[in-house]
Amino acid sequence: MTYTLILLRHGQSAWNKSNQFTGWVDVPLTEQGIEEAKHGGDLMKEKNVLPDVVFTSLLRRSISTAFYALDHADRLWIPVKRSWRLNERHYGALQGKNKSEIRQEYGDKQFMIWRRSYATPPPEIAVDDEFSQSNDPRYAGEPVPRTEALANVVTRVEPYFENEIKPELKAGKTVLIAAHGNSLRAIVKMLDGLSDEEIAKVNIPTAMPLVYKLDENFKPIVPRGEYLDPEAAAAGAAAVANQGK
Ligand SMILES: O=C(O)[C@@H](CO)OP(=O)(O)O
Repeated sequence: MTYTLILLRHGQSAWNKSNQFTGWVDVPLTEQGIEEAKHGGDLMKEKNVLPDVVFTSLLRRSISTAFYALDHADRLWIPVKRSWRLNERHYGALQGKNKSEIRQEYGDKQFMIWRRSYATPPPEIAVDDEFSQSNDPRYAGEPVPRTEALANVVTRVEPYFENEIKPELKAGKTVLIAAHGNSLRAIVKMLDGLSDEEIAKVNIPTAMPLVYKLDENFKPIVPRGEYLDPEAAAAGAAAVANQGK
């Protein structure tokens, strides 16, 4: 039995464009981001990799990306499940800050530790900060982080993957996860068994479908999966890696 999982990062968001740390701040897609999402759906249709069920975070950039991609793949009708567990990594006190300015102020090393180290989170955001989610009703009854490292994202994504996503795969469904750069990096780390150092080098481009064929033990048949448009994905990943430079 082979399972098919498609990972899709949202299209360009307003704060990707303005180069701001985003995390749990609920910014919309740009016009370009909408076009990217539609193109992702076109690719799924063209390559005949069609999802039967879609998972999104609770953030509009992932929800809208799923909408536009599925519309173009002619799969808008499939069941949808959403969870905060697929949200972007909470960027703590960096949320809303300009990436280039933070890099200049704190230096390359600290900037990269905050962006890509596995276990070191940025400083916590104040509860009353304009970019805090502490009082956001969509998370009522859930623990709202004040910052997260990628390790914290793995901890929250893992049980969701086990209990909600795996059963759909086991039922033979092609699963689409429309989520975020860092929540998808958490999933890639889990699936490929990457070390903390290896995952630091992985960047996920916007709105490029990444297809994982998994064996009966949920191990990738092709390590790191396969992008439906590998060339464009490599260029997109390099652009993400260079943000703030
Ligand atoms: O700002 C963010 O939330 C993320 C994704 O856009 O950025 P980075 O790639 O720097 O982790």
